[in-house]
Amino acid sequence: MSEINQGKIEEAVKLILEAIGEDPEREGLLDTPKRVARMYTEIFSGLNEDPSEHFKTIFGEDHEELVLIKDIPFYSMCEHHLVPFYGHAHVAYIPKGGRVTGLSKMARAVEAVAKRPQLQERITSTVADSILDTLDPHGVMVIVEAEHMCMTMRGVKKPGSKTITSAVRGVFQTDQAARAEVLSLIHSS
Ligand SMILES: Nc1nc2c(ncn2[C@@H]2O[C@H](COP(=O)(O)OP(=O)(O)OP(=O)(O)O)[C@@H](O)[C@H]2O)c(=O)[nH]1
Ligand SMILES: [Zn+2]
Repeated sequence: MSEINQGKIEEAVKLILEAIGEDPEREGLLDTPKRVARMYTEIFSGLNEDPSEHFKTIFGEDHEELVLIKDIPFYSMCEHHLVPFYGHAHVAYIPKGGRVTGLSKMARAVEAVAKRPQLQERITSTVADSILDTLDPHGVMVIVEAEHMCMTMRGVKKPGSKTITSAVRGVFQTDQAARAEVLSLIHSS
């Protein structure tokens, strides 16, 4: 994975400012290209991160029951318009063979996947598949709820509309009661 080229971002931001008829040399905008370059380096840092790396922390704990980490906040950038979409992710899994990972690792994986130009569906399935591939659990369920600024501040302009996506793997695909348990726990306060 290549590192982020801050110089190129600076040049591009300067060009955009010129293209919209602004003066990139006016005082208020002088440092803007550098600031945006630093900001993009931060908000796209997930491009240089493999979410699966986080699941190397494994505790040999004999718990083959549901683990749910809910309401994990995230901010991402829609890859079509490069404006934010943001919301919460809920990650549930049923460990197998003592492969229980650290709770914070779920949030770290969400963060790594969100900090890229993204689609909500891809965040959802990438998180689910990285857990499935590394921990080989009985099942994984990831639900993401988000508001897309490309649907609120521009375009169709529907503030308050939410998109909900899910990725369901393993036993959750066939066990309706297990799925229902996750959904009711997510919606309980
Ligand atoms: N499936 C999916 N679509 C998304 C996501 N984020 C933004 N979009 C949609 O991507 C689509 C891009 O549509 P286009 O017709 O190519 O672009 P556009 O003319 O700017 O579309 P409008 O937003 O309808 O004005 C829009 O319908 C967005 O709502 C996402 O995470 N998942
Ligand atoms: Zn968009």
